[in-house]
Amino acid sequence: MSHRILLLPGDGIGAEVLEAGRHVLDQLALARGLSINYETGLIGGAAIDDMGEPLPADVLEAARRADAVLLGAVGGPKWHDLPGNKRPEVGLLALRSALGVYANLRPIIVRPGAVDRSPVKAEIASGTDILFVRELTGGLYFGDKGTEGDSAYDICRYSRHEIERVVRMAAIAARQRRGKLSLVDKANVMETSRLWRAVTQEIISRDFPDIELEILLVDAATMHLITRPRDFDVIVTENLFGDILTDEASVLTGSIGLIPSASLGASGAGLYEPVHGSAPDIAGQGKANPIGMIESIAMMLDHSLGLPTEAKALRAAIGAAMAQCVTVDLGGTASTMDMARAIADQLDRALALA
Ligand SMILES: NC(=O)c1ccc[n+]([C@@H]2O[C@H](COP(=O)([O-])OP(=O)(O)OC[C@H]3O[C@@H](n4cnc5c(N)ncnc54)[C@H](O)[C@@H]3O)[C@@H](O)[C@H]2O)c1
Ligand SMILES: CC(C)[C@H](C(=O)O)[C@@H](O)C(=O)O
Ligand SMILES: [Mg+2]
Repeated sequence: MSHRILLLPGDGIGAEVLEAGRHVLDQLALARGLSINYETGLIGGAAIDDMGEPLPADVLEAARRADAVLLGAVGGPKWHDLPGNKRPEVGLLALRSALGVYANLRPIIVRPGAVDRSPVKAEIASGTDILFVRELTGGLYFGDKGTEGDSAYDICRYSRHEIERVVRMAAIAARQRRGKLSLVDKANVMETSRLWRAVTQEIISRDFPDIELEILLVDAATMHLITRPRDFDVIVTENLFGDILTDEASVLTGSIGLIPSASLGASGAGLYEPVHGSAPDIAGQGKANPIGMIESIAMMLDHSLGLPTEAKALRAAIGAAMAQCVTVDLGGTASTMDMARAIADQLDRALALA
């Protein structure tokens, strides 16, 4: 069986980390005799420059045909002055929406051997293992938006259905982990948050009575994340809060360059991308940490390609390589491709043990 993967490098360091990921995936395919059929497409600023739009129709078609989409990052200063609906980021949002990938899984794990990379005290950061389930296709990102004279508006709207499906996915994940779900909202102010809270309480008490539900307001949650990260298991939250909280939580690990994501829907292709952006400040210098991308590939092996043993081996190879090779964001000197090669070098051993 051949796996169909669409590669979307995008902009800035997106292409660099995707090249590194491809290097590791090719090595894995060779070691395991996997057949992978790659297509490559343009998205974001690169697509605007070449085709005049951030998500060309043929790229969306290729995404729909694929088993999985691997995306680098989009955006950059070159396109900042375009109108809101023509920016590179619109291509990414349109892709998420068209694929129906409503649940964005973002694991934040402080590996035992990497606690000293965290700027947070070791006794607080160690043992952190949080799975964020961020709602990805609703809320403020997709509501009506516009300008009226001197004013501007973005509408935040959520339906019961949109909340229910993502909360269910988060609760199922919690059941497979440590059995705790934290809902982060702003129900003291926002009507949408009050609906999130009511729907979540109803689903958990009716269908997941074995799950412990904790509810936090988002402002306080930003503190609890940094002061007691080990207390969290699965965190479910709306689109915008999930965007902000996962960048914050990445700090616990030492670098946003380490954090992967998987975006899943009811069916069809999964979308896999590191949580970071195009990092214009380091683009073109070989300094980007590719681990967020390579961990995203491990999530793809699990969720879209049905290869859990290979996923486990890849994670083990990443752990072993991190002990020897340190990228610039974590205080070392290894380049993006040095890190990719170090991980690829560990693969055979990790596969033999997996
Ligand atoms: N998924 C995406 O495509 C995505 C995500 C976030 C931001 N963006 C876009 O990226 C552009 C830049 O945004 P930003 O600067 O706010 O966020 P960013 O995530 O690109 O960078 C923030 C900081 O983290 C560093 N960083 C990010 N990834 C890194 C990596 N892999 N290794 C080492 N260091 C890394 C950068 O050098 C920078 O200092 C914007 O146009 C934004 O819209 C895209
Ligand atoms: C680029 C932007 C649209 C995107 C988001 O806000 O979802 C990014 O910040 C992310 O976290 O994937
Ligand atoms: Mg973000």
